[in-house]
Amino acid sequence: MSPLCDCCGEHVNKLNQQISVMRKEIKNLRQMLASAVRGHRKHMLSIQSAVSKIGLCEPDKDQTPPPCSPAASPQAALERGNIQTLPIGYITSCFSVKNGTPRQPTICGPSRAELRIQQSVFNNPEHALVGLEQYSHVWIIFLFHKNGHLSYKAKVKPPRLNGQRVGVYSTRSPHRPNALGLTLARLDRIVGDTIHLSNIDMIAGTPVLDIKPYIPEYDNPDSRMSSDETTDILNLQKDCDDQSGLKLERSDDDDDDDDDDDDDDDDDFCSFLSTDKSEADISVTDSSQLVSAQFSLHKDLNDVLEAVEAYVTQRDLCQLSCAREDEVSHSPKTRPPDATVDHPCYGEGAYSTIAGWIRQPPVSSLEVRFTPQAERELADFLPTHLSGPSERDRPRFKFLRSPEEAAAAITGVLSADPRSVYRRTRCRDRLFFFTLDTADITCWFGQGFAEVLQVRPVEQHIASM
Ligand SMILES: C[S@@+](CC[C@H](N)C(=O)[O-])C[C@H]1O[C@@H](n2cnc3c(N)ncnc32)[C@H](O)[C@@H]1O
Repeated sequence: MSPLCDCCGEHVNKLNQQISVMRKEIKNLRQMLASAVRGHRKHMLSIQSAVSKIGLCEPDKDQTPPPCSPAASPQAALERGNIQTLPIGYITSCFSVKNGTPRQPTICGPSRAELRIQQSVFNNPEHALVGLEQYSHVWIIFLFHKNGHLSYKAKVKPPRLNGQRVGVYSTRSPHRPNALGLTLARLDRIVGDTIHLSNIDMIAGTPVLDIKPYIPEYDNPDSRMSSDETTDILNLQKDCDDQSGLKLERSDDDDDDDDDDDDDDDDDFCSFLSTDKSEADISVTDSSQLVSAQFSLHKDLNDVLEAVEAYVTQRDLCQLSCAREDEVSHSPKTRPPDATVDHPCYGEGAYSTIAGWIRQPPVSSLEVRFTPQAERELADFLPTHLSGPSERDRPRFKFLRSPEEAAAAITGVLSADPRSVYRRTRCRDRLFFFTLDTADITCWFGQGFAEVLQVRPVEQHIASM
């Protein structure tokens, strides 16, 4: 090798000096890390982040740091989508190597594993598992730590496709940009800080990043209502409203309810008189006539909802029984509420069970209604695809296809009561604001209902139209 010129030699010397200073710093930090008290996750995270800062390139000040750049703080890293992963535990399983390990959890029911939650994550790991025993299945999110290399390709050849290539995101290939695996495992039992699992496809030593309960209502599309179905139900409700000929009376009085500090608003039928968000003015009329009207409206709605529910249940049952074998085995059937027989551990007869509070939560869902003004404002929004010179001044949705779909979305959000527990139980201010697509929604909450008061275009969208 030819000797270096003076200028380059100097550079190399300087770099060597810097490297030895950095090595010392890394050594110190490693010692600090080793002596950090077990279980003090915060200490570990900041030390790890400091270690990772040294030894990596300095970000260019004028540019957004590339994804591999060290972040200034764990929060900043999170904002960029970078996290320092901290496995919550490591799998001990009946499979020690990749070869022969099931390619998916449903292939081999008796494939068992244990996962012990680490004390370095929680001081009392068993506390983190309280309530999980009520579920029969859990999602395990893990790292393919034995991928061998971190390279990945946009197209892969899944073994079952016999050599054909498809996009990596249409497969469950371990070789993907973030090497994350997702398995729906059966939860057999929990003993202290250890979860016993079966139906797994992970090898021993697999670092687990997260566990989440499997909830068919959230995770299985068969249990969900499509937006069309939701819109249909809304239309049914609307028909029912129209047929009953009932309209909530709106008071034109300018009653000042500033002193309405009473939390018990059972009989509140309010109308929104001011159009200005900041000066929202709710007036209250208390009328027994309206109470009985409301009651019979409820009754009609209930009839309709019961009929719809019966239809949906019947359809779900039919879909389940007609589902192809592999679909059934991929998503455990929801256990009928009245099933008394013990369910099999695996195979086609396996049922899933979930915590009772998911199906019957202590927080009941709310009736959602719109003031006529809100209905008019919503109807003014144009669906994404409609355009024309005369429509230029009208607000336009970006994602929602129609005002009906928007009404269904607003109803969905509000009926599930989106308020925080603090807002729901302690806050006097009953007004609530949120943004959906290009609309700013203002509503208020009463006992058992939410009423949409205003649907206005979001400011920035008006400006850009
Ligand atoms: C096709 S992947 C599917 C895993 C998961 N169900 C998913 O969809 O993300 C399953 C295969 O990954 C391999 N595997 C399991 N654990 C691994 C690990 N920790 N590191 C690398 N490969 C692993 C095994 O060969 C197993 O057959």
